[in-house]
Amino acid sequence: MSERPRLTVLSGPSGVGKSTVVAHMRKEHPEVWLSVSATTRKPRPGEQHGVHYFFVTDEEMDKLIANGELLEWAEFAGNRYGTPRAAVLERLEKGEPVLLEIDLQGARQVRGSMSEARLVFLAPPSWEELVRRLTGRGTEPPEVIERRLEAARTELAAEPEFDETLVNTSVEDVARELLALMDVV
Ligand SMILES: Nc1nc2c(ncn2[C@@H]2O[C@H](COP(=O)(O)OP(=O)(O)O)[C@@H](O)[C@H]2O)c(=O)[nH]1
Ligand SMILES: Nc1ncnc2c1ncn2[C@@H]1O[C@H](COP(=O)(O)OP(=O)(O)O)[C@@H](O)[C@H]1O
Repeated sequence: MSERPRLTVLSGPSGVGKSTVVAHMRKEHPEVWLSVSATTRKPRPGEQHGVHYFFVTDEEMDKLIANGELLEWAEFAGNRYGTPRAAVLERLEKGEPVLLEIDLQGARQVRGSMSEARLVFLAPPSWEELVRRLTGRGTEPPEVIERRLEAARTELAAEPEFDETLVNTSVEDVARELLALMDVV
C-alpha cells in the first residue's frame, strides 16, 4: 500500500473497452471511486443521469466551465465532456482511490495540473479489433464511428505520453493489472 492513493487516469480510443474494464473492476472492488463526468452528449439507451454521466445542456456546460467547476474538460467527436472538480478533490482528501476515465486531451490537462496523477493508456490488441469493437457495440451510426476512429489514430499515436500501457486482450487480466497499478490489491 502506498502512503496516499493517487489519482489514476484511464484513457484510450473509443471502443477499446474502457467502460467494460472499469465495470468489471468495480464489481469486485466497489471502493474504487469513478468520477462521473458531465457531458453534452445524448444518453445511450440504458445510460442513467448521475450514474454514467451527468447529461447537461450546452448552456449548463458553459456555466460549469465559466465557474471553474471542472478539473478538466474537452471536446470529443462533437460533444463536450468534463470532470467535476469538487467530488474528485473530496475523495482524494479522504484518501480514497480515484479513477478518471477521460480522453487524451483531458489526460494531458490532468498531467499539467496534478503532478501526482498516474496516466494509464488502454490499447487495443490491433487496429482491426478496435474497429470491430466500436462497430460491434452498435451504439453509434457510421458517421459517428468514422469520427471516433479518426480521433483514435491521434490517441494511439500519443501512447508514449502515458506512464503505463495496458493492452485490452482479456477484460479480467486488464482489470487486475489496473487494480495493481492503483495499489488496490
Ligand atoms: N476530457 C474528458 N473526456 C471524457 C470525460 N468523460 C468521458 N470522456 C471521454 O470522452 C470520450 C467519449 O466518451 P463516450 O461518448 O462515453 O464514448 P465511449 O468512451 O466510446 O463509450 C471517451 O474517450 C471518454 O473517455 C471527461 O470528463 N473529460
Ligand atoms: N477484452 C475484450 N474483448 C472483446 N470485446 C471487448 C473487450 N473489452 C471490451 N469489449 C467490447 O468492446 C466494445 C466497446 O467496449 P466499451 O467498454 O464500450 O469501450 P469504451 O468505453 O472504451 O468506448 C463493447 O461491445 C465491449 O463489450
